Amino acid sequence: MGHRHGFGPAQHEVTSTQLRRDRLHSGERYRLGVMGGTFDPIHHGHLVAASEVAAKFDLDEVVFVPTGIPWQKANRDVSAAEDRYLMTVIATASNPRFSVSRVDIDRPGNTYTVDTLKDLREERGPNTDLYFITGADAVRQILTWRGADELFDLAQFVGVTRPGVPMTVDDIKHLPGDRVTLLEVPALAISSTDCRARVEEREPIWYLVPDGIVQYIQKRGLYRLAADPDA
Ligand SMILES: Nc1ncnc2c1ncn2[C@@H]1O[C@H](COP(=O)(O)OP(=O)(O)OP(=O)(O)O)[C@@H](O)[C@H]1O
Ligand SMILES: O=C(O)c1ccc[n+]([C@@H]2O[C@H](COP(=O)([O-])O)[C@@H](O)[C@H]2O)c1
Repeated sequence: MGHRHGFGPAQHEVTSTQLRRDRLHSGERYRLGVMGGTFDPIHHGHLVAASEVAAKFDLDEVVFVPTGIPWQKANRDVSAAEDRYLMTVIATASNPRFSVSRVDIDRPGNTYTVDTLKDLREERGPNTDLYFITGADAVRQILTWRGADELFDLAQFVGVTRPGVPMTVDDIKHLPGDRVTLLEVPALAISSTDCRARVEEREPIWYLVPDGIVQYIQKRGLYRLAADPDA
């Protein structure tokens, strides 16, 4: 492994495209983290999870992929894909190794991770290894995902711990051990559900989400009840 850079924002001026080119030219494999989510809204739990996995797995880049139509959330309202996409761009903009992909929101129909991974493989080429980052709640459900038998050939799966979702290796013993890793990340008891409820109740979400996301939600009037006079 060659020289590695820090992963925090504003530590260096190189772009992820340059890093990618350098690594591919040196014949090394490019390590791409894939953080899929509905991001309604994106919050610091997502960002910390991505940053921790990136550091532990020595990733070159993490691409955030907002879902188009999250079929397992069909029983509830989900904000417009463009709002969720823009919030994801705003939240990740300051980190040179974070990027955002439209593959899921531009593909018609329900979003399936098997399609996400195939699209990214095609886009990034054969020298790229994919690491799909997911929370403990989601990792337990992977076998209910479409094309589950193909998923582990396409990517390594990293399940991050999440407050309120106790998880041990026993919980993933039904999954292929060499393709799924559990990682403990600093516990942030934040969920998008809670952020939406707070906005609806006019409670603060400062510091649960990046500042730009607070402002974007306010500007677009997201998560307010239609009956709210200021909505
Ligand atoms: N606080 C957190 N810590 C670790 N992982 C998280 C956290 N919040 C979400 N994740 C993981 O990030 C991925 C995308 O999450 P998602 O966009 O559904 O957010 P969410 O907070 O779980 O949303 P909602 O409350 O609306 O279901 C999922 O794999 C989820 O498990
Ligand atoms: O492929 C599937 O069938 C599938 C089912 C549920 C969730 N996922 C993916 O898991 C990620 C987190 O989903 P969510 O709904 O918790 O935001 C996101 O990338 C989804 O597309 C994928």
